[in-house]
Parts: sequence; C-alpha cells; structure tokens
Amino acid sequence: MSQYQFETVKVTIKDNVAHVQMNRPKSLNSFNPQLIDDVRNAFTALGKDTNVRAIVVSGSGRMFTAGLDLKNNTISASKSGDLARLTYSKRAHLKEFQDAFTAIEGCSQPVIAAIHNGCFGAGVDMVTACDMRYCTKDAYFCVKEVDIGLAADVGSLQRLPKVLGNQSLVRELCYTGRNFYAAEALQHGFVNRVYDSQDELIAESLKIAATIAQKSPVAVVGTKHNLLYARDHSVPEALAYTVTWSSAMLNTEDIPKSVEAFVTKKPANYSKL
Ligand SMILES: CC/C=C\C=C\CC(=O)SCCNC(=O)CCNC(=O)[C@H](O)C(C)(C)COP(=O)(O)OP(=O)(O)OC[C@H]1O[C@@H](n2cnc3c(N)ncnc32)[C@H](O)[C@@H]1OP(=O)(O)O
Repeated sequence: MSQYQFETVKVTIKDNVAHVQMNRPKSLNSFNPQLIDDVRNAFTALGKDTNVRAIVVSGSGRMFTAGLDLKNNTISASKSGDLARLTYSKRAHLKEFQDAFTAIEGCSQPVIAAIHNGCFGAGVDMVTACDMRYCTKDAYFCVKEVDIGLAADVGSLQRLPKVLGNQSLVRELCYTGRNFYAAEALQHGFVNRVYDSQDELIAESLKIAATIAQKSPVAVVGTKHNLLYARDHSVPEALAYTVTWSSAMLNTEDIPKSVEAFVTKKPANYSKL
C-alpha cells in the first residue's frame, strides 16, 4: 500500500515521478477544507521524499477545478467570539489555504500542472505556484474572486504578475474575472503547450516529468531552489546566494558521473539525494 493515502487526493508514484490527482469530481474538484489539507499534506510529504524527482498535478473528472467550494465555505462562516478572536481564526484558516499552494512552490522537486477544461479562482492560485503549466485546447482560466466579492488572497495576485510578466494583462484578468482561454494562455506564455485531449495532456506531462526524473537530482533541486530565489531577489543578491549554494553542491559525484556518461555514451545512473 502506498504511504500516500488522502481522502480527496490520489497519489501514484512510478519511476521516481509522482502524479497527484485532485479527486472530488462530483463538485468539480472545488476546494473544501479537506482538499486544501490534503494538497498541503501531500506536497509537504512529497517534497521530502527523495525517491520522487518530479511531480505532475491534475484534476479528475470533467474539470481541473471550480475553485473555492462555495457550498462549504468556511472562510466567511460565522463563529462565536469577539472581533479579535474571529479575525485571528480567519487569519489562521486563510494562512492554511495559502500554505497548501506555497507547499507546491516550496517542494524541492519541479511540479507540472496539467490543466483540462475549467480552472477557476483558487485553481489559478494553485497553478501559478507550479513550475510549469500545460493544458488541453478546451482549457480556460478565470481569476474569479472579483465575482464573489473578494480580492484573490491565496497566491494569484502575488504570483500571476511574475508568471505573465505583463501587469496590464494581469490587471485586466483580475479586475474583470473574464475567461482566459488556452490559445491566449499559450500566446502569453502562461502555459508551455496545448494538447488535444486530457489523455494526451497527462501522458505528455508525465513524459516531461520522466525526463526531469532522469537528470541529476542535485542539479534539478538546485535549479528549482535558485530560480525561486532569483525570482524574488536582485541579480547581485541571487548571484551571491548561488555562489554559496554551488560551492557546496559542486562536491557532488553527479558531475564526474555526467562526464563519464558523455564519454562512454551510456546514460548516467544518479543516486537519490
Ligand atoms: C477565501 C480565500 C481562499 C480562496 C478563495 C478562492 C476564491 C475562488 O476560488 S473564486 C471561484 C469560485 N468558483 C466559482 O465561482 C465557480 C462556480 N461554479 C460555476 O460557475 C459552474 O459550476 C462552472 C464551474 C462554470 C461549471 O458549470 P456547469 O458545467 O454548468 O456545472 P454545474 O452544474 O454548475 O456544476 C456541477 C456540480 O458541481 C458543483 N459546483 C460547481 N462549482 C462549485 C464550487 N465552486 N463549489 C461547490 N460546488 C460546485 C455544482 O453545484 C454542481 O453540483 P450539483 O450537486 O450537481 O448541483
């Protein structure tokens, strides 16, 4: 039995690649508290699993996700207590939601989002925390929060501008809540590629993950870590950080192994981190 057992998330691992499937198809994988907890716990655990070298996340059923579970909305649910206590408990709840997606961004291995059909609200928060995005031709994205009376607060407003690099487009999407379809997402670099069907999307995403899983884990983990650092720091700061990181990681056996693989024309077999 897999060590990864969750109520609303299915995790399968094959050849060092983990596939995380959100599994609430009847409510279109909308985020209820259980799904939020399961996503956070799954990615926190997978991030520490040195047998896993790349991760694909997808949604089961007919849509990637319909966003926040509007029928089980615990964020605006009233509780008893004074204003400070109410506010404090809301803050803690919201932070747990944020942490679920930050666990994706922060997990050591690259995470690929494989999106089919709708990706609403919290789904955009989720996929902007992933390293790469691929989708089907029927996919569409919607920063829907404006339509339910809130400013997106679990990552889209912070990460979407970094992913798209186009403030004007980001603001249009966030202020209007309009659908952003696959072709436009491809044109603006929000997704890397568009596939005809969900089967093809999953197969190709797993293939990309398998390619990453065959590389040196020291190199891949270091690349993710340093790219993330560079995104949030100046070039001189990030260079200074990388020089320290690499001074340690250059001691890896993976470099001579890679050179040997090149010379002998045989694939390198890297050990786990
Ligand atoms: C608060 C801080 C943290 C995070 C905040 C995040 C904010 C957001 O995520 S905003 C986005 C919220 N989501 C939405 O506004 C989408 C609402 N859903 C729809 O508009 C439509 O359902 C649809 C996604 C466009 C799909 O439409 P359709 O194909 O016609 O299917 P339906 O019959 O409407 O839905 C099937 C089934 O799923 C249930 N469902 C759909 N969306 C949600 C949802 N977000 N939460 C809970 N349940 C949902 C829908 O009620 C149907 O259930 P039945 O039992 O069959 O009626």
